[in-house]
Amino acid sequence: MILADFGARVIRVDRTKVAMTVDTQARGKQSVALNLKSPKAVAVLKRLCVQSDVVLEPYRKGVMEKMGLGPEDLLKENPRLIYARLTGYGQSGSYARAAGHDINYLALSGLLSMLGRSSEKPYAPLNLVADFAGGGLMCAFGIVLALLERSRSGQGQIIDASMVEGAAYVGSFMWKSRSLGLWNRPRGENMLDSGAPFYDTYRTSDGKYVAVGAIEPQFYEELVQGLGLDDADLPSQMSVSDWPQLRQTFTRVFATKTQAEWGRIFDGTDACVTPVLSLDEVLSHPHNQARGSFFKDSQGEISPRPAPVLSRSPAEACRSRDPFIGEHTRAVLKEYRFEEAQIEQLLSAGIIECNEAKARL
Ligand SMILES: CCCCCCCCCCCC[C@H](C)C(=O)SCCNC(=O)CCNC(=O)[C@H](O)C(C)(C)COP(=O)(O)OP(=O)(O)OC[C@H]1O[C@@H](n2cnc3c(N)ncnc32)[C@H](O)[C@@H]1OP(=O)(O)O
Repeated sequence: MILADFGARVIRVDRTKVAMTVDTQARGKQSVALNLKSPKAVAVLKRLCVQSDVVLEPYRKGVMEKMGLGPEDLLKENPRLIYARLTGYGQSGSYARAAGHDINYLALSGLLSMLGRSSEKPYAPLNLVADFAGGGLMCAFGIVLALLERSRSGQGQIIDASMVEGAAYVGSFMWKSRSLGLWNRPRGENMLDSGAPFYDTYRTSDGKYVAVGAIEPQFYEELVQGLGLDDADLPSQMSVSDWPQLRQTFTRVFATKTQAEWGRIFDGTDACVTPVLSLDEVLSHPHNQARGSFFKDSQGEISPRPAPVLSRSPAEACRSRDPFIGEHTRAVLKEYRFEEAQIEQLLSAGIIECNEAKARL
């Protein structure tokens, strides 16, 4: 989706006979439906792949090779091809063929052990870190790097994008900041993992929440001031043994006003206090509104605007509906110089599926 947002033409290869798609990241993509259990469909896919700049495959290790669509086969026919393989555990190692999901990859990356509140078990923050940050985003980054390199060398290459490694790499700070003593204490008791009272969320009187990130002393001072507290009555900010008591004080005070009331006190200060917005509230927040950070598509669905914003060539997210499965099969095959008769033959044999009629409804 990111690559499509930023101008790539992306063709998603779908299965046939599927009632509905679960690809919620289909924005701007085209859909071609092929029954890859048929060698004829594999031959169609091979023809599409070798004429493309990039192939992105998300299957378990060995699936593409079994179909004769492994990187060796495709790169032989198109040495400029960039062949990206997005998996959980990578293409080698004892877990390479094992099933898994975000939480498993996050666990193996080491990062899951650090996530969670004090005295609680590790907690996976949705499926953001391995699936999306370490997986999809890192893979897209790898593709862009390989395209850049190809513009110099003229050669394609294989990208082995492991979500375990991608997540760990995104988390490099955790390893490289250990020397600062940032992670010396148990999970949930350090400065940035909800251990510090000045880096946490607080419930407000209307049942909403605010986020507090007042690390530097000058910002912390503004926090204390905004809360109407007197520094002289409080323990020192960095006195770790006093953090539980300080948290109690902050909890009590934050619970006396609504989120909006705290907004009026802290907006425009450097106290680093912000409302915790829901996915539905982001659109109407004045800051987000001013920047156009979120938009509504033609279906009325709210989405984040593609980031970052490039000055000359900003991404233009497609605003029309996602493709139906097989909506573009015929058009794409024609473009790749399949004869009309050939397409009809594949269609009647159930090897491909076209859903243009449904698309026009
Ligand atoms: C009730 C359910 C509702 C569901 C609602 C949807 C909700 C969405 C929620 C999203 C949650 C996301 C979660 C948290 C995640 O972490 S997603 C990340 C999952 N992991 C990965 O993607 C890592 C890489 N992939 C894998 O490891 C594996 O693909 C997998 C995810 C474990 C799934 O394994 P498995 O189902 O056995 O498939 P694979 O071994 O990859 O083999 C795929 C088989 O499908 C076939 N195939 C492919 N395309 C076609 C086609 N067009 N037509 C016909 N067949 C097709 C392949 O040929 C292959 O077949 P075979 O080799 O098994 O015979």
